[in-house]
This record gives sequence, structure tokens and C-alpha cells, in this order.
Amino acid sequence: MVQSGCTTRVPSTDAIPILSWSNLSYNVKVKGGTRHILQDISGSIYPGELVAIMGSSGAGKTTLLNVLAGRVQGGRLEGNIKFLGAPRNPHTFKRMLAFVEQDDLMHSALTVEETLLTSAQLRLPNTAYSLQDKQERVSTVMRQLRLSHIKDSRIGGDGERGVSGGERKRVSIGAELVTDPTMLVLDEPSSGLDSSSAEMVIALTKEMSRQRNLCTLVTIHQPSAEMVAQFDKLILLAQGKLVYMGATTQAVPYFEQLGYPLTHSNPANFFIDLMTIDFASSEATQKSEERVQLLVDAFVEFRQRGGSLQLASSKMFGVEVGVNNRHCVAAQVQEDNDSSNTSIAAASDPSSGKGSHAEKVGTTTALEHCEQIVGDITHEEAYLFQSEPPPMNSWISEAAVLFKRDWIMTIRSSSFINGLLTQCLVMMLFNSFVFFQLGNNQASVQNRIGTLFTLTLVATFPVVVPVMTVIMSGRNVLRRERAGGMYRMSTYFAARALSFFPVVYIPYIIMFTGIYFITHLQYEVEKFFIALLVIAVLLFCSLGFAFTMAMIVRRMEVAHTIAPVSLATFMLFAGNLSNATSITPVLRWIKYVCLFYYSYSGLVQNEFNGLEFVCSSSDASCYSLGEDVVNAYGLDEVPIWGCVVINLALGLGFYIIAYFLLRWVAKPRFIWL
Ligand SMILES: Nc1ncnc2c1ncn2[C@@H]1O[C@H](COP(=O)(O)OP(=O)(O)OP(=O)(O)O)[C@@H](O)[C@H]1O
Repeated sequence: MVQSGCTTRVPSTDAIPILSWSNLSYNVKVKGGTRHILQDISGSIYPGELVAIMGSSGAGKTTLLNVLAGRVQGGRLEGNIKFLGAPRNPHTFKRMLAFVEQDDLMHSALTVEETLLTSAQLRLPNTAYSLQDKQERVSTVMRQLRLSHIKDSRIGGDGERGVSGGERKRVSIGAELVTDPTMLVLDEPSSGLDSSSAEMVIALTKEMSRQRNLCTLVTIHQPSAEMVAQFDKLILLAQGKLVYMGATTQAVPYFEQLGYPLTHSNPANFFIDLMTIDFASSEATQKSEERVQLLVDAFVEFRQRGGSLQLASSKMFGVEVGVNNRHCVAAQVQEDNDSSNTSIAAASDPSSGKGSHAEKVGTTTALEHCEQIVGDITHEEAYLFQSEPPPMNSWISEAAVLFKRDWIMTIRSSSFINGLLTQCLVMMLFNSFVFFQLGNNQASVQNRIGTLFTLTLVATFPVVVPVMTVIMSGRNVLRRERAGGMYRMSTYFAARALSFFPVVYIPYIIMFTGIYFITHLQYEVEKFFIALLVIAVLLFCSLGFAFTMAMIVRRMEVAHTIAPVSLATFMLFAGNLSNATSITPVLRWIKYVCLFYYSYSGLVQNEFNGLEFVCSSSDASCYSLGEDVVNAYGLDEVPIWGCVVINLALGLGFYIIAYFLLRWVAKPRFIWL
């Protein structure tokens, strides 16, 4: 573990903070007026610092974190935020920021190593990092976050067994750190964890901040005394206003100076008690509001005075803490490497240092001593950071990484795969034996119609609903990854769509072939392949329809109702349940956008054209030619090849609509300063 205690130092005069903000205010319109969520917040954070935002529930911690990370939506934001001394460029900032959300949104079917490697492959440029470099970087991060022993465990979740809560959080952090960011932001990293896991996450976060010279900002609810001691700086918020921002070591003396001596063994509880409005009675509310206002005013005055206070001892709350809020990172890293040989600081690791920030800006290495102010970034260096980040990887390589990930997830989704296989097997057995060995009597006309209609149904309903469910279940991860600018939407869409093809087409082609031959549809090579093509195009259409539905509908349960109802409506226009030529004119157009109509029409024409049937004296009505059947059902409007082409175009139309909906749905709508 990294111990603090290197030479105390103050920033060089040329040093600039990673992020600085002044006079931030954030308001939202609510019923009956405006709600002031943040008011007049200023501060800064330097490399290597671990800063905690604390306050009672509703104080504005998450909002402030989101504002600083450029992740706030809606409302009105005012003030000034600078990244490395200059106005933020959203594109550059997004790439330099590692944002770990409160919920660990990851794909449950992937292993720890696969999750980290995918992140590295997508976010590190191939021009600077070979696959081996990326794998080494992942191994380093796993070692630093104590994840190596579970690298082959699945993430789990959604009812599947997986890694523990603390391990999940560390994987979330690792997935962000493989990119070598400049700033790490964590929203409630201890939430939902037991105290020892929470302490481990914070301790490792601190270690990583030091080793990588990262500035790290976390919101935290009720940390233990040990956790508080890990933070270099505290930002204390009450009702959206600043009550304190400064060194952790100075916080207790600061409040003591104001007449509030420490009354708890855990300073976090003491701070929270001071800042919480007590709603127990009107008297208590007034008293606590007055206290909070006094603290807010006192901090304004404290800042105006220059924020000076006698520096406290390095021993506080019985725990060793950073002597000051700035640290000598390089020497610390070297100390660590010498002692354990396990923690390799990316910022100074000669093997993985390709493109690392230390190298990019030419900061000093671990071999140099503290006085060289390794943690500081000068104006010249900041310019290098702010220059446009290297271009993303090529479309093909990005799509290949995403396809591999989606493919792994799809084939590991046992309920999806087993469901598809089971329904194909069941449908094949039932259809084959209900319509077994069709002959050429009049009953076989009806049975052929039944077989062909069932074939169109089984290529739609049982495909659309499960595929739509899988797409929708990945939406939260998509939102997170899109917000982090991990990949293009076009590669995501292409990979996701392609990953379904093999798992859907293979069982369906087997099912179709089985039904075709067992029921004895026309045994002609050309007819078989035309029918197969019609079904393949229908499956393409069904997948496109599933994508469109998954983008249109937000909630899974609504999608599970709307998709079958839409398909059932389309079914009415397929040309089987109603005669295609006699549909009410005002609704007739629906058959032209209906995925069933052309497939069914194509299958019926392909099968019946050229067939002859025998009529017996007992038949009330008789079709002697297959063409008569096609004509009677009104399915000869469009020739077979026309049906194939139109259905293909319809399928493409669904994909195009789904793609633009995806871009719109997943588009981050953050307001920016
Ligand atoms: N978009 C919004 N519209 C209306 N109110 C909002 C909005 N965003 C935040 N708030 C309100 O602002 C206050 C601060 O919210 P925030 O989530 O930042 O608090 P917090 O300190 O993180 O609380 P907690 O610890 O409970 O998560 C809350 O009262 C919240 O209800």
C-alpha cells in the first residue's frame, strides 16, 4: 500500500490545477418556480489529489460531480469551469475523463479480463498500442486493483452469479483506468458495499491516484474515519452551498475555530450533523438552517481572508493522513515498485508507458526526487494535453472488437440460445408431423397453405421478442459507453446486428429444411433455394423490426406487449387470414409495409406454381392447378423476385430507422460549461 508522508510541498508558481471551477450555480425549473440546486461553488483540484464531496442526502453532491464531469442534463448552469487552465473542449475532456457511475453498468456475461480488455481495445489507439501492450496494461490494472485472481470470473448480475459487489466496483474503475485518464470521477463508490470493501475501494483509488498522478473526485455518503483520512481534500456541501473546501487535515480545526469542536469519533458524522437540516420540529429546523447559513457565510469570509489556518498535524483522527494536499507522486511510486514489485505505475512504467501522460508531457520519472514537483502540470504541458486526442481506431477494427464482444455475450446467453433452439425444434417437429408428406389432393391445398403460413409466423414472432429483449437489456451499458465516447454508433449498430445473424439463421435454416422435406413441399432444387431465400429475407426483416421496436419503446414490459400486437396486426394483412385483394381500401396500404405479405406471397407462388391437384367427386370445390390457388388468395400481385426484393428493402428500411433512432436515443444531452 502506498503510504503518504513524502516531502510536503506547495504547487510551483507555474502549476495549474487539472480542473478549476468558480461561481458555479445550477438551477432547475420546478412546479411553482426555480430550484437552486448549487449556488456559488468554487474550487480546484490538482494532479495526484483524492478529493471527496460530502454532505447530507440532497445536498447536491451528485449534481456537483456531474457538473464538473460535464454530465449534467437539463436545467440552467452558470459559472466557469477550466480544464488544465483553459475552457473545456468537450471532445478532449471526454477522452481525458474516467467516469465511474454509481451503478456498475457492465455486461454480465463477460469475464473481468474481457471487460477490461474490451475497454482497452476500444479506447486506446492501435497506432500507439499493440494488442500485447493493451493486454499488459490490463494485467497491470488487474494487479493494481487486486483483480488478477478473478480475471476469468464473469461479471454476473441480472440473476446470474458473478463477482462480489466490491470486485464489481473495482472492475468498473479498472475499465476506466486502462485508458490512462487525467481525471477520475466516482459517484458514490462505496454505495452498496460493506465497510471493508468500501475501505478497500477508497484505499485502492487513492493508491491509483498517486501512482498515476490522477486527480480523483468522489462523492461519498457516510465514510468511516479511516476512509475520511484517505482524502486529501474535502468539499462539504449543505443545501447546495459550500461549507468547506480544503485540506482534510484542516477541516476539524476549521470548524473548531468557528466554535464547533469535534463531537464524534468519526469526523464524517460530525460534518454531516453540522450540515444537516433537522426537520424534527419547526424550532429545530430554524436552528439548523441558521447554523448552516452561518457555516456558509463563515466559509465565504474564510476564503476572502485567503483561507489561512494553522496547518494541523499529520496525525488526525488517530490515522496517518497526507501531510498536505499535494504529494510527491514519483518518489511514492518508486517506493512502491521497489518494495513490492507488484504495483507498476502507468505514469512511469517504462514498459507500458507508451503514450502515458508522463511521457506525453515529459514529466519527471520516479527516479527523480521530490523537489522536482512531478505532480504539477505547467501551462506548456497543459497545451499538449489539450491538443486534439488521437483519432479513434478504424471503423473495421472498432467493429471487430464490438462484434467479438457481442458474439461472446450472445452465445453465453443460455436463455436466449436455448429458447431459440427449443422453439426451432418444437416447431419443426409439430409442423412436420401435422403436415406430414403432403400429397396432391384437395386437403393438401389447405395443408400447404397452413405450412407456408406457419413458416412465415415462426420466422417472425419467436425471433422478434427475444432479440428485442437482448437489445434492450444492453441499453444502460450503451448509454454509459456512449457518454464516454467509447465508439461510433455505426460500429456498435453493425456489430450488434451482425452478432445475431449466425445464432438466428443457423437453427432457422435447419428448422426450415426439416419442415420442407418432411412435409414434402416441392422437391426441386430451385424451388427449395427460392423458398429458403424468402425465409432468409424474412428473418432479416424480423431482426430489423426487432431493432426498431427496441429503439422506439423505452420499457421492456411495454415492448413485450407492443411487439406482438404490431405483429398480430401485420398478420391480418399477410394474405392468409384475409384476402389480399379485398382488404378495406383505407387500410390496404398496410400490407405494403407488412413484413409477412411479401414473404407469404413469395412462398405461396413458389410452392403452388406448377403444381397439379386431383379433384374427387366428394370435393365441394376443387383447385386443379396451383396457379388457381395463388389467384384465389390474391397473392399473385407481385412476382416472386419482386417479393424478395421488396422484403429486403423493407428489412433495410427497418434497420435504417432503427439506426437513426439509436443515434437519437443514445445521444448524450449534457449541458456544458
Ligand atoms: N433535475 C432535477 N430536477 C429537480 N430536482 C433536482 C434535479 N436534480 C437534482 N434535484 C434535486 O437537487 C437536490 C440535490 O440532488 P443530488 O442528487 O445532487 O443530491 P445528493 O447530495 O447527491 O443526494 P444523495 O446523497 O441522496 O444522492 C435533491 O433534492 C434533488 O431532488
